[in-house]
Formats: sequence, C-alpha cells, structure tokens
Amino acid sequence: MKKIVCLPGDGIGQEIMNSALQVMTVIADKYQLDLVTEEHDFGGAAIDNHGHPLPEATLAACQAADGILLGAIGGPQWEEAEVRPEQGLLALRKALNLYANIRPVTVPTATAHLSPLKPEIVTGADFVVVRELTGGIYFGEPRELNQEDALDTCTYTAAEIRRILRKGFEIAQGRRKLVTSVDKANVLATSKLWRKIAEEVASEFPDVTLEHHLVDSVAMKLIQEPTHFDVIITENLFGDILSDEASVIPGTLGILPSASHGVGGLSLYEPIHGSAPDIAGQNIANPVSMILSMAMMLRESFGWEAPASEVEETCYAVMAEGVLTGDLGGTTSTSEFVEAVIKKIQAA
Ligand SMILES: NC(=O)c1ccc[n+]([C@@H]2O[C@H](COP(=O)([O-])OP(=O)(O)OC[C@H]3O[C@@H](n4cnc5c(N)ncnc54)[C@H](O)[C@@H]3O)[C@@H](O)[C@H]2O)c1
Ligand SMILES: CC(C)[C@H](C(=O)O)[C@@H](O)C(=O)O
Ligand SMILES: [Mg+2]
Repeated sequence: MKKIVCLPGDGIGQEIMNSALQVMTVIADKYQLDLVTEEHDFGGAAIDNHGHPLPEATLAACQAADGILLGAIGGPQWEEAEVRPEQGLLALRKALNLYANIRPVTVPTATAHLSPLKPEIVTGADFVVVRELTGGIYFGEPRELNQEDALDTCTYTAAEIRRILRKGFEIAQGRRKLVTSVDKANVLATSKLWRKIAEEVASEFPDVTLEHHLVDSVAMKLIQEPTHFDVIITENLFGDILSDEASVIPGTLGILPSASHGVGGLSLYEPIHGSAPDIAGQNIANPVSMILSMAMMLRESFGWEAPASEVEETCYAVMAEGVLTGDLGGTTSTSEFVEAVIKKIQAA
C-alpha cells in the first residue's frame, strides 16, 4: 500500500488537486493500484488554520509518506503575513532535502499547434530542466531587508553542485546524452565553481556530451531552437526562470509538471506554476500540470509505468482533440476536461 500525502495549498491548488485525485482514482481502479491518500494543510491555508505555512503535523506526514503531491501555494492575501506561504514551500524542500527538481517539457506533433511559436520550431521538442532546489540565493545567509538597502547571498558548495550535476548526467544517460550546463560564469563566483565541477563530473560520464551556456543567451536559444536541448542542468534561480520561460514552447504554464527528488527516496510532485490567484475559484484552471505531476509520481516513486503513460497520453490526446481550457484558447472548464480524460481512460 502506497501512502500519498496531498497538499492542495492555495488558489487553484485545491481545484487541480481534486482533478488529479479523480483521475488517480480511475487509473488505480483500472490497474488495481494499491494506494491511499491523506490531505494536510500547507501554505496560506495553513497560515490561516495554524498560524504557520508548514505545520509540524504536515511535515511529519510528509516524512512518513511514500509520495507527496503538492498543488500550489501563495496569494495576495498573505503578502503582508509575518511568514509567507512561499517560506513554507522553501522550508519543506529544505527539510526533505529535495535538491533535484526535474521539469520536463515536451511538444508532441499532435499538440504543436497549441504553441504561440511556429510548429516547425517546437514540434518534437523534448527536454528536461534539472533545477538545483535547496541552495543558491534562495537559501544563502546573510539576508537583510532595510529601508535603504537590502542583501541576498548566493552560496553553493562544491558538493551541492556535484550532486545535482551527477543527477542530471544520469538522466541524460537514459535520454539523448546531451547535457547543457547553464551558468553565468562570466560574472558570478558560484557559476565559475559550477562550470569547473561540470567539467569534472563530465569526465565521469564519457558517453554524455557536455556543453556550457550562459544563462542570458540560453534564454534566447531555448525559444529559437527548443529541439536542440536534451537535459538542461542549472542552479536554483536560473532554473526557476528558464522553466517558466520554457512553458511558452508547449503553449502554457498550465501543463508543466515537476518532480523533486531527495536523498532518501522520498519525492514531491507539483506543477511548476503557482496558485494563479487571477483565475482561482472559477473552475477554469488547466488541471494537466497536476495530473501529469501525479503520473510522474506513479512512475518515478512507485514504478507504475503503464498507468503513468496512459494518464500522460490521454491528457495529450484530449488536448489534441481540441478539448482546451482557457489558457490554451478554449472554453472547456476544469471539471469538463477531467471528465473527458476519465471517459477516455475508461473507454480504452
Ligand atoms: N510551487 C508553487 O506553489 C508556486 C510556484 C510559483 C508561484 N507561486 C506563488 O503563486 C502566486 C501567484 O504567482 P504568479 O501569478 O506570479 O504565478 P502563477 O504561476 O500562479 O500564474 C502565472 C500566470 O499563469 C496562469 N496559470 C498558472 N497556472 C495555470 C493553470 N494551471 N491553468 C491556467 N492558467 C494558469 C495564471 O492564471 C497567471 O496568469 C504567488 O504567491 C507565487 O509566489 C507558487
Ligand atoms: C513560490 C516560489 C518560492 C517557487 C520557487 O521560486 O521555487 C516557485 O516559483 C516554483 O517554481 O516552484
Ligand atoms: Mg517558479
């Protein structure tokens, strides 16, 4: 029996979590998957109910889980809060040592027309952004916010850089064997260290090709020639920005999932986007990002390849048929999209 802890969070988090759980129930029924879910407060919802975005009970439940699903956190109502929902997210990633955030981007031929970019540019794009998730400027000390100045600190140890690069190279070995290491080594000390260690790690993986790119120019190349990329490995902040940028390639932020892996085998799965306060509570959010995150969990945490693939292929097939939420120019509601996915799974 696999125990899944669900953290719906804020904004559209609850809506898309419900969607993913409905699809999971159907696929679990079809393949006789033995799993159980429990829900916990997290983010702004936890601030409201417990005064803290990551209550002890939520963290303890996560530590005892076989897999964690997270919707999204944050929203304007907590902007002035003493501890913001975002701090709960960072604290959870740190507490569970979830250092490797894997953000796949893929554009099958059948959905290439959904991109605002030309189909001949995006068709067949298939890469992963491997984002370091527990270091860099997000966590560096000291940090200060004063009236007239402010300070953030970007730090990386060689060990932190080495483990994320090794993770990315291992992923590349199972793919097209091209690693693009992204840094700002023309300016930043952390990036100079990053580049040196990338060369060292590359020598451990002679079957994988390593190329270096500066983050500014790769931001352009990503949009100009997305089919070039296979595995992009980068530090925390660059990975955050590049992966949101990359969502333009398939057409919307609303379909990109992610997996965050730690050291002890526990992983968390969440969309790359946020709580989308501008569309929350209207049943119009695209649930695909959360459904695909759930599918990644079935595959990567539980080894359930066939159900994971069926969920992924069904989502893309439904989109290819023109069943589209507003972010992709359609009028389908969140719940109608989920119904279409469930119907197709049950009919197959
Ligand atoms: N992992 C997380 O929980 C996470 C990630 C990013 C941002 N946030 C938080 O979310 C809040 C809102 O941030 P933001 O507005 O800058 O970014 P956002 O990702 O929430 O939204 C950006 C834009 O994308 C749209 N969008 C996002 N997901 C969508 C979906 N599934 N379907 C349709 N449209 C979708 C939104 O409507 C919005 O127009 C902030 O508090 C931020 O800190 C949380
Ligand atoms: C909400 C925020 C802290 C978070 C991040 O920057 O990591 C988000 O943008 C993400 O990509 O998961
Ligand atoms: Mg982000």
